[in-house]
Amino acid sequence: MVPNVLTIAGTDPSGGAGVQADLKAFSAHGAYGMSVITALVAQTTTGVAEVHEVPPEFITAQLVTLLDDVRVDSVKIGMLANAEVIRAVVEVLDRYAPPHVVLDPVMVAKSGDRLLAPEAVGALRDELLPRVDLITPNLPEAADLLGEPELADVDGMPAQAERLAGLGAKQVLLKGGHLSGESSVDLLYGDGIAEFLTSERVVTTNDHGTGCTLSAAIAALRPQRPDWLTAVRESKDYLTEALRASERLDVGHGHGPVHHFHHWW
Ligand SMILES: Nc1ncnc2c1ncn2[C@@H]1O[C@H](COP(=O)(O)OP(=O)(O)O)[C@@H](O)[C@H]1O
Ligand SMILES: Cc1ncc(COP(=O)(O)O)c(N)n1
Repeated sequence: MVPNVLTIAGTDPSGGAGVQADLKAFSAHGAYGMSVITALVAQTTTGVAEVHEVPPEFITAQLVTLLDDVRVDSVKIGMLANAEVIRAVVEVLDRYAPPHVVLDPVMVAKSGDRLLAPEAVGALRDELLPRVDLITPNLPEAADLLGEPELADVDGMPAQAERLAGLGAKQVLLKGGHLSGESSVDLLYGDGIAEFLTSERVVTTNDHGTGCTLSAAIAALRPQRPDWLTAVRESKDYLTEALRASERLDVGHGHGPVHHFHHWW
């Protein structure tokens, strides 16, 4: 069965992150992709120029129209922009209770530009986080959600994942991509397991959208796999290979970092 997978996220015209990247990752993992837009973003891998927020009632309209008509087998939530959008999504989750909801708590792009209003972090933590099945914070996002300093090494990850679970997340994938060293280590925590997933750290600058692609692949695979650990393990392997492939790309001269690892799809 080909799962119907929904992404609720912002746009990225360069195709490397956001809704555009999610739909590519869904297709690459045998899923039928659908999408609701939370914000129109003028950006490339080098930064965010402008954000046009979609009115929350129109996000509700997009979601209700779709969910009244189509079966949804899993959901990936990315950029939400502000607290009103978060509340609109929460109401729909309570009303339709879709299975396998993955929340990628997008707050700041790699370029340093904010994608979630600072005053909305509380709503994401207190109102949305307890309603999702898996949250996939990177280390800056985990620190923001807990109001604590960013971790500087892998050793602190199990305790921090436990604190995130304490906020109500059923499963936590704490991502260690922002650390350095020859491995890129993540921790899957929840349902009685605390499992480190380690890959080679690929030397690349083409890492725009890594988090989006990972969480989208997980959402696509979860309905096709027996458990989260299997879906997460396979998604991480896929992402690592995508990063390696981006280094073999012959994009010629004059291309900026926009030609990042999605290009090889
Ligand atoms: N250079 C890299 N080589 C291999 N894996 C990486 C690299 N950078 C990040 N990752 C992996 O990509 C995923 C996204 O991690 P991270 O970059 O921390 O999240 P985000 O993109 O949300 O900031 C994680 O699985 C992480 O381990
Ligand atoms: C719409 C949207 N969603 C998510 C990200 C995060 O991607 P990254 O952390 O690689 O900048 C982004 N840049 N744009």
